[in-house]
Amino acid sequence: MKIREIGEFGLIDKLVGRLGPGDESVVVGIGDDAAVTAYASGTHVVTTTDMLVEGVHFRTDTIDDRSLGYKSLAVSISDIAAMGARPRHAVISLAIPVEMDVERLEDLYAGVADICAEFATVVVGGDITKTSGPLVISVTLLGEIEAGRALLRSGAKPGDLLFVTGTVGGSAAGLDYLEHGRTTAFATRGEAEVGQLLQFHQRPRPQVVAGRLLLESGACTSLNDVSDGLASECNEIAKLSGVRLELDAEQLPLHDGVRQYAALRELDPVQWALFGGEDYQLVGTIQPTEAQRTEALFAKNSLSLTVIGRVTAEQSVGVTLHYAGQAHELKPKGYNHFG
Ligand SMILES: Nc1ncnc2c1ncn2[C@@H]1O[C@H](COP(=O)(O)OP(=O)(O)OP(=O)(O)O)[C@@H](O)[C@H]1O
Ligand SMILES: Cc1ncc(C[n+]2csc(CCOP(=O)(O)O)c2C)c(N)n1
Ligand SMILES: [Mg+2]
Ligand SMILES: [Mg+2]
Ligand SMILES: [Mg+2]
Repeated sequence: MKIREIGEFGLIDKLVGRLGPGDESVVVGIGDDAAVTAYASGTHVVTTTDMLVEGVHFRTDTIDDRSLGYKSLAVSISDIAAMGARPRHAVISLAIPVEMDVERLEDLYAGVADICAEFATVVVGGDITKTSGPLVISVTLLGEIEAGRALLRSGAKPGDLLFVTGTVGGSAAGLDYLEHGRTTAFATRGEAEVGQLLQFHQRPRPQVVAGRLLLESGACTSLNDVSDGLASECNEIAKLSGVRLELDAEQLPLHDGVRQYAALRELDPVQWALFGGEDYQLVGTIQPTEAQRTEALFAKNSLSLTVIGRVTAEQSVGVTLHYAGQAHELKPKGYNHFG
């Protein structure tokens, strides 16, 4: 069905119909000039926004519409997680190519509903316009955090350990598979193995629980999420904290399937972890005395936290990469829209 058959308001009704119910925090939801939301006293509101543009962040041959809906929210939920906060309310703006089918947008919203249910997030509004350009999805997300407790990029101190959650490099591996891997021997692997690679790229799971555990630990001194790649993210922490980070490439947590796929492509998966981006894991620093206890706390929650380096000098801002017995300056190279 084309959108002109139902009009702008018919489309809004259909999309909103795909969403789940709200919760008691929504005082005025979709339908009025603006939404009204309530937050517990003693909390601060955390606000983030990110855009996804067809041809830049996705293509119809790299992601299905339902996963795209999921990922559009996941990238913003990840920023909320990187503050140690909980996601609460989202507004979604769409610039839609005129010929796009209504069914595709309904699938997109089914994916939005999936992730909202998973992370207790409610869509409270949005905007729609037509465009002669590509599909653009803009998500603004509000989260909630105990007042004064937000985890920043700026608190790393010499002596702290550098860590990352989960595994890294999987999203770039998944994208590489979509672009080059479908004709390789990896495609004959079981559905689960190929599916895992695709999931890293198409349905990254934002690390909200990890962010909350780090906040509760009281030992996390800086935190960032991995959207552009570890090289870029670690440099942001170094710069804002005024310190030098030492990153040990051999300690990077890489998923087995990612290692195997990289070997088959004769590529180095460490490059995906450092420069690929879109893993939406959390990278940060932690007081050394608390690292083991926090690792155990993560394990108890079926999550992982891996120490990948340490913070050394104050003033000497930057990141040193230790790899194959050599030390290099790790430049903030990674995904850069105008780089
Ligand atoms: N157009 C803009 N106007 C005002 N502030 C902006 C604009 N674009 C980015 N910023 C701000 O710059 C900072 C860095 O933004 P950036 O988008 O790099 O962070 P991020 O969302 O964590 O990374 P990514 O976009 O790779 O997910 C944020 O505080 C963001 O709000
Ligand atoms: C078709 C296609 N080509 C390339 C990429 C890779 N990519 C696009 S944006 C980005 C960084 C995060 O974006 P932002 O900084 O805007 O949050 C990355 C790693 C992709 N996902 N799909
Ligand atoms: Mg951003
Ligand atoms: Mg971020
Ligand atoms: Mg972001």
